[in-house]
Amino acid sequence: MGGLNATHDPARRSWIDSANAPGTDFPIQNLPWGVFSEPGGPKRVGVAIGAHILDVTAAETAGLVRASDAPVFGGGTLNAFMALPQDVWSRTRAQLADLLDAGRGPRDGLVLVAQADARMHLPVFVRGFTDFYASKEHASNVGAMFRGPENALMPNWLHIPIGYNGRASTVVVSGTPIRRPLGQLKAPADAAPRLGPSRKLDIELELGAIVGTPSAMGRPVTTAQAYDMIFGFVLLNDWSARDIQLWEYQPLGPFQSKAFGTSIGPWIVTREALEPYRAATPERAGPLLPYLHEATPNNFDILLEIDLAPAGGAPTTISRTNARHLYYSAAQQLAHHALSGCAMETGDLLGSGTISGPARGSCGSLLELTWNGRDPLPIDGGTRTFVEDGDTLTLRGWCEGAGRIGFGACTGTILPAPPAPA
Ligand SMILES: O=C(O)/C=C/C(=O)CC(=O)CC(=O)O
Ligand SMILES: [Ca+2]
Ligand SMILES: [Mg+2]
Repeated sequence: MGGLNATHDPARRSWIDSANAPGTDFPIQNLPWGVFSEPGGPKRVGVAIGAHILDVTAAETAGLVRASDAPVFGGGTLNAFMALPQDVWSRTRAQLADLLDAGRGPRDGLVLVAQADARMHLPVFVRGFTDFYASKEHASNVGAMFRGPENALMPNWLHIPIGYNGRASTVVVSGTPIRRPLGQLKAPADAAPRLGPSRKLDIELELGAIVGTPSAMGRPVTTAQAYDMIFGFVLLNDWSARDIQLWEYQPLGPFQSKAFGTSIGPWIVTREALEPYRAATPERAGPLLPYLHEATPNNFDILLEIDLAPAGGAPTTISRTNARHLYYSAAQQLAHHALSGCAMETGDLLGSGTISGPARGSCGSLLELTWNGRDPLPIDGGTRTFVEDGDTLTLRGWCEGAGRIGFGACTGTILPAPPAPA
C-alpha cells in the first residue's frame, strides 16, 4: 500500500449529499472505521460518510463487501479485519468507496444509519497501550517545570523515542465520563504525602496509532515495515493528574497519574486516507541511530484543536496545533518499540505523546498552556488553570488540502472523585 489511487481523487463525490458538504469531516475520500449500535441493537462495524454511517457488518452479510473468505465484521470490533494483510484493508476501502460513489445509489442490503441516532463504542479491543513523549516542545516545557530549565530536555531524549507502558483497561471511547482520580499528593514543601483527589487534573492532546499487522517476539522491524503495520490513527486524550505525577514519577515514570482514563475518538482514520497529507518530521537536532532512519516522510499534516466547556457553559478553543511538530513519527516509535524483540499485536495502541508546537497557544496540555497554573486561561464565565469537575474537553483534528479528512471529536467530561477507600 502507499501512493495515491482512485479513493483519494479529490473530485470524487458520493450519492449521500452530506458527504459532499464543504467542511464535513467525512467525505468519500475519508471513510474512517468505527463500531456503533442503535438503541437495543448489537454492535456493528461501520464507516462514517457525511452525517451517516454505512453499516459494513450488514454490507458483508448482504455480499456487498467482501474482505476475506470468512466474515470479519461480525465480532463487534475491528480486530479481525485489522489482522488481515494491508492490501485487504486497501481493497475493502475501494469496495466501500465504489458503493458510495455518486455514480451509484441505494440498493438492497445497504444500510445507512444517521450518526445522530447511533451510539459509538471502542472501535478496537485495545490489546496494549504505550504512550510516547515525542514532541520536543512538550518534553522541554515539562522538563523545565518538573526539573528546572537547566534539565529541560533529558540527554537521552534526542536519541530515543521515550515511552512507558500504560493501561489498556481504562482506554474508553469519546463521550465516556472520567472520574477525577484519587492519589498520593505531596508538594515539595510538604513534610509527608496525603491521600486526596487530584487538584491538578490535566489533558494531553495526542494522536493514537493503532497497530494492525503484528510483529513476532524477537523480531525487530524497520521504520518502513513499522509504517506499513499501522492500520490508522485516532484522536487521544491522555488525562493526567500532575500533582500525583510529580510525587510518583521518579524513578520509573508515570503510574497512577495516567492510569485512570484515556479517551480515544470513535473514528479510526486509515493510514491510506492520510496518504496525501504525509509530512516530514522537524529538522533533527542531532543524528539518530540507523534503525530510526526514515526514507519517506512518515509524519502527517493534521490540524488539531482543544475546546474546554464548563458545566452548562459555552466551549472556548484553548489550543491550536499540528501533528507535524512531532519529532518522532509513529513509525519510528513502533520500530523502537519492537527493537528489543517486544512483540507488537493487532489492537495495540501507541499514543504519540502530547503534541505541542513552538507557541504557547499551540501547546497540548493545560500544564503548558497555563505554565503550571501561573497564567490562567480565559474561558466562558471565568478562567481555568486545571480541569474542574463538570468541565468537558473536546479534541478535534483534520487535514486540509484539496479536500478535508477529519477525525470527528474526542470528548470527555470530568466527574467528581470517588470517596476515598477507608
Ligand atoms: O517528563 C516527565 O517527567 C513526564 C512527562 C509526561 O507527562 C509523560 C507523558 O505522558 C508523555 C507525553 O504525553 O508526551
Ligand atoms: Ca501522554
Ligand atoms: Mg492516560
